[in-house]
Amino acid sequence: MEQLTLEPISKVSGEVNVPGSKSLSNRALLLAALAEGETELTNLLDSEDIEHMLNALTKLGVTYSLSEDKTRCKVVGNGGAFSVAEPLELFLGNAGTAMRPLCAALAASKVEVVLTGEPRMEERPIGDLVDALRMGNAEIEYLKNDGFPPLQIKGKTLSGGEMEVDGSVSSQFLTALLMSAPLFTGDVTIRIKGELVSKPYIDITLDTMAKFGVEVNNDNYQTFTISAGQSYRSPGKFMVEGDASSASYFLAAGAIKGGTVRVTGIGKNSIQGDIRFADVLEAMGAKITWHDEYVEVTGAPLKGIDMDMNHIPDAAMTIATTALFAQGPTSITNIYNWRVKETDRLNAMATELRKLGAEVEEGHDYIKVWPTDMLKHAAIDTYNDHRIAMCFSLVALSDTPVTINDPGCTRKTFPDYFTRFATLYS
Ligand SMILES: O=C(O)C1=C[C@@H](OP(=O)(O)O)[C@@H](O)[C@H](O)C1
Ligand SMILES: C=C(OP(=O)(O)O)C(=O)O
Repeated sequence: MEQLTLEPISKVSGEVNVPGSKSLSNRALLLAALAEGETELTNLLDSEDIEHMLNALTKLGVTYSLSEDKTRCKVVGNGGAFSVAEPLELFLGNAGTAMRPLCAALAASKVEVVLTGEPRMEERPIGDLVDALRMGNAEIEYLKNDGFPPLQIKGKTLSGGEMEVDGSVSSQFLTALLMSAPLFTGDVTIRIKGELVSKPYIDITLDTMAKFGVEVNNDNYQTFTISAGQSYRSPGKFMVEGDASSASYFLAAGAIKGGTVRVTGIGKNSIQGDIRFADVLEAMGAKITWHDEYVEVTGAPLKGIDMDMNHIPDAAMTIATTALFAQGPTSITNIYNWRVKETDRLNAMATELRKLGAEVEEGHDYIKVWPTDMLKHAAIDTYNDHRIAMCFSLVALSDTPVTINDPGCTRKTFPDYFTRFATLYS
């Protein structure tokens, strides 16, 4: 197994650009494929999760051309649902933003398809989405375990109507229903059961749908209505914002050991909820300045915080390692769904933080981290989870080196993460 050891970094400063947003790239690709007209996507993310979406679109008969660096893509829209005569199998790796939205869109298309993924994908729940789609008459069967991929979908024309979805495990189920709604022939009403988690991702979905010409009536994030007769239309060009979750590692580095770090590619008007990560750093003591095209952070002594981070589940992992540099303990609460992502992140983060000598309390839906003056050099297991590899790189901002096992797992969303991180200190 490949390992990467980062030697202690005494100071970070300078400018770093983040690649395109995973959430926006996969949403825009799917909607461009379903739209009428040709869409030119720019600043597309070039990473594994996006490759899975692109490969699926190829098999679904969508025509597109990618630039050599894979950040520009011209997609020829289908002008509606997919239609493929022969049965297909689509492998979607561990990309939630491909598996969930494609499941819904294919249930409403003329296709017979099996959706598969990596072994971990077979442990990531999808039952709440399948239940909702079945209320709309979709034909979806589980090929192994009930409630989990792989799935067999016999797509057909669906008429819509009322659906209810549990929002307490993943917002991606609602995103999937919303994005597929214009493929249904009638009005669609989606009611949320339980607490809707990761809410800001729904804003990304609604904003992207609006850019492709579809309006959703959002009644307080409880009931969503999409009236019949709407269909996706290409906006012509679609610029993907930089990834706010990817920005979190550089912003945290600046907060811990800045100097001033400027992160470009995202700015104060970002639609991504994870941009609010910068507010958390500010609450911990960092100085943040907001600009249209970038965010700047200047380091200052940090203090621990106690915060509900349900709205920023991905960037919250970066707070768990930033906590090692704060005065006093940090509690990150209301993050049960860390357990159903790339790995059981609550357990994995607690285990790896303890290897460094930190005291950690792991609860059902929270983690509490006490910093230590005596950080130990450890080899961090990454569990094939890109975010564990990236957030533990921050440990090198102490006086102790850190070794990251399988650093290549960042390929899911940020293949050249370690190269870009190095530009801030070398
Ligand atoms: O819709 C999206 O683009 C995402 C939603 C979030 O998932 P959950 O809604 O499952 O928390 C997030 O963790 C994931 O990385 C991307
Ligand atoms: C949870 C994540 O990914 P996915 O889109 O596969 O859910 C993530 O990127 O942290």
